[in-house]
Amino acid sequence: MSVQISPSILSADFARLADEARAVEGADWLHVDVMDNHFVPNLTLGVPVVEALHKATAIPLDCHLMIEQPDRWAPAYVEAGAGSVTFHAEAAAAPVRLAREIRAKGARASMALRPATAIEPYEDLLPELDMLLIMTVEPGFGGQGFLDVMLPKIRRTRSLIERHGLQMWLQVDGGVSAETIERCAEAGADVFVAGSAVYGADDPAAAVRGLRAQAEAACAH
Ligand SMILES: O=C(CO)[C@H](O)[C@H](O)COP(=O)(O)O
Ligand SMILES: [Fe+2]
Repeated sequence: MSVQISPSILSADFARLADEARAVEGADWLHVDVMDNHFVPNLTLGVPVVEALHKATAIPLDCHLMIEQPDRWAPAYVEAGAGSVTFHAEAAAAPVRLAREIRAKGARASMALRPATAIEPYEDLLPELDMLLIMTVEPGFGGQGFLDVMLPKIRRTRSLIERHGLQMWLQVDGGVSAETIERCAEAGADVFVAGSAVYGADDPAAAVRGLRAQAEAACAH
């Protein structure tokens, strides 16, 4: 699967979201961090903002739900226009049923793991998913340092995907930058979320191009 770069609008100017989406033209997806102040200690945005963003940009929206009760709320994000919807394994009551519902409604189904959550208990669920997200920071805030202790989990997950012969994305989120993206790609990730490394740059579109070049070179090894 080819490299996908998904800039996170968590690090963008929330008063100018449509302009900020246009500022990363050339990105594959736009990562939208939904936080409910319960699953994580931060509050961001919800369904109406996703709906508005969907109308304002042609870039597919990659919604990362850091919320409790995703079984109840995730389908609304598909209806709002999300291209992919990621729920957290730690929060989902019935992950297989939820993944099937997201797919049936027409979006990619994805499941995220916090840093302390192992992949192995979820091995049998992988065929139900289009993407697995490995958090490389504790979810809740942008601009944190990359947890390089997550690299073995990325490698183990890539091995499981290959062992099962699955076509699915492996996304990394948190602290992904020019300094860390190559290690993520070498470990087996192919979808890269970057917030501060893109929106903190003078030229966000150039930052996307730079990250893509680095990831493609490292993936080819
Ligand atoms: O899910 C997230 C935090 O919970 C964000 O997507 C992530 O932190 C992106 O920001 P940065 O690249 O600055 O780490
Ligand atoms: Fe995220």
